[in-house]
Order: sequence, then C-alpha cells, then structure tokens
Amino acid sequence: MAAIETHGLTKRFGEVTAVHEFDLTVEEGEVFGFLGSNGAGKSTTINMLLDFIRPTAGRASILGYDTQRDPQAIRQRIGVLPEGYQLYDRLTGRQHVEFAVEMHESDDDPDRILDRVGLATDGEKPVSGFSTGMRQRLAIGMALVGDPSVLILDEPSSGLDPNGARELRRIVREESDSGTAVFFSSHILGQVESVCDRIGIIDDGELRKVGTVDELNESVGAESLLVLSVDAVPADPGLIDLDGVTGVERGNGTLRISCSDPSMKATIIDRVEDAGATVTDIDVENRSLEDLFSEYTAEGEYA
Ligand SMILES: Nc1ncnc2c1ncn2[C@@H]1O[C@H](COP(=O)(O)OP(=O)(O)OP(=O)(O)O)[C@@H](O)[C@H]1O
Repeated sequence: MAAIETHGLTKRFGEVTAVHEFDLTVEEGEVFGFLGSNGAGKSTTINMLLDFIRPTAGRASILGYDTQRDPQAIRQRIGVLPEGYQLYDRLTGRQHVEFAVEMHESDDDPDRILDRVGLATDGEKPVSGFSTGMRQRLAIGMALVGDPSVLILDEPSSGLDPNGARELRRIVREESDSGTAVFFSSHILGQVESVCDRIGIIDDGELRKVGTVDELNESVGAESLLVLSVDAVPADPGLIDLDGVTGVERGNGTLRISCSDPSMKATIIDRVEDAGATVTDIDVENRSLEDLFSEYTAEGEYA
C-alpha cells in the first residue's frame, strides 16, 4: 500500500491555483523530496494531506485512509513537522515531548527522543532559552513520537546549522530504514538532493518533474546551455518555438538558451542574427540539477 497517494489534487484560492492536479505516489520507506521555491504550493499540499484545508478537486490518501474521511486514523499513524509550529516558552523541552507522547497515547521514552535530536542535556531547560535550531530539533523530535509510518516535514532544515542538518539527514535515513515514508518539503535543492530517494519539483502550483536524483540528473545531462553574447538582446527572436529549445533567459547582453538537441545551435544563432543582433561570443555549458531546479523555479526568467 502506498504511504501517500494523490489524484488530481487541486486547490484554488480565488484566482490563485496554489496546487494544480497533483498525481503523486510515495511508497513505504521512501524519502520523497518535495522541492519548490516560496509560494510554489508546498504548504498548501501538506495542509490538504493533513485535512487542515479541503481540496477544490481531486483526492488524497495516506496509508490507504482518505484524508477527508479518515483524518483521525491518519493522525494516529503520522508524524508532522508543520510550517509555523508553536512551542510554549514556559515549558521545558522534555514537557513538550511528554505532551506529544500523551497525544499519541504512545509509550515512547521522552529522553530517548530528546537524545535522538541532540537535546539530551537540554531537556530540563525552558524553551524560552532555546535557539532557533534547538526549537527546530525539538519540533522534529515531537514529530518522531509514536513511531509514525509516515513523516511529513515542512522545511525541516530551516534554522539548523550544518551539524544539525547532517543530524537531520541521519534521522531521516534511520526512519526510512525502519520502513517510515518521509515527505520532505524544502526550497533548498542541496538538502533534498542529499537525502531523498525521489524528488518532485513544483513551481507555481504545478508538479513539473518527478524522478530519482539520478533520473533528474540524466534528463538534464542530455541538455546543454548555449550562452550567446550579443551586441543587443533582440526583443523576441522566437527561439522558444524551435524544436529542441526548452528555455530562453534574456540577460544583459546575453541570451541563455537551454537546448536538448545540440544540432540546433546553428539554427538558434541564425535566428538571433536574423532578429537584428550580432553574436559576439558563443559558450556552451553543461547543465546540472541545480540548473534544472532554477529553470523551473526562476520566475518569469524562462519563456
Ligand atoms: N489561504 C490562502 N489564501 C489565498 N492564497 C493562498 C492561501 N494559502 C496559500 N495561498 C497562495 O497559494 C500559493 C501557494 O502557497 P504555499 O504556501 O502553498 O506555498 P509554499 O510552497 O509552501 O511556499 P512557502 O515556502 O513560502 O511557504 C501562493 O501563491 C500563496 O500566496
């Protein structure tokens, strides 16, 4: 049974389509990176999975339970690090974990949880004295309570220093090794790339690409980036209409053209010169996953 499954999941807020027809499957034990820049639709998707908001269309299930019909059954089986979680300054770290243990009716040992997130010696301190990273660790610890089958982590690395981020990756891998599916939402490629089995890139409410890191690297490796220096950037040389051209970015005196068919380079240069520009230099760069991500997320830069 899939850990998370969505079919045509859609959410509109008035004119804004925050999530458009997402079809996603996350398998048991899989670490799925949900990658997108601010406003891409990540939190809206998570809020629908948690039944905090209702979809405009489509449906979702977690561990076979429908998110709208069986939210209670889902809550008992998942751990969540929500966006904008709240901690109580007066309470200690340990009290927070104890609270989570009670809520889950679990028999987890709070000290073991605190130890897993590197707060073993800070458990008796009030949270008011916690740094941002310590708060984040505590919130992650609370999400681990009850041995969840699915972990949903919204921007789990925010506030963590490099050590904390490494510890988080270790925890995520441990959870995955024990069969827990992890839905890891982030806007930082490096954090997703280093720990996730598969990545979904979302932008502007659309799921643009899904694959393993290797698959995504392969798909982008087939592409090259042609950088043309020009005396004047032509208004619209119509490059995007050419077969094999997947993106065009206009810069100051440059045109950066993503192109999946290397034999198109001469045609592209002809088009640019036909549009009245003189090409003064030509450079070809290999593409990386980073480029793919920025291509899908750089607002309005690629036409
Ligand atoms: N309650 C709401 N009412 C109106 N628009 C909303 C609402 N919630 C989200 N949106 C819009 O939906 C889009 C997706 O927002 P969402 O918060 O899901 O993005 P995100 O990927 O989680 O970004 P961030 O990392 O900044 O939280 C944005 O355009 C946002 O402005």
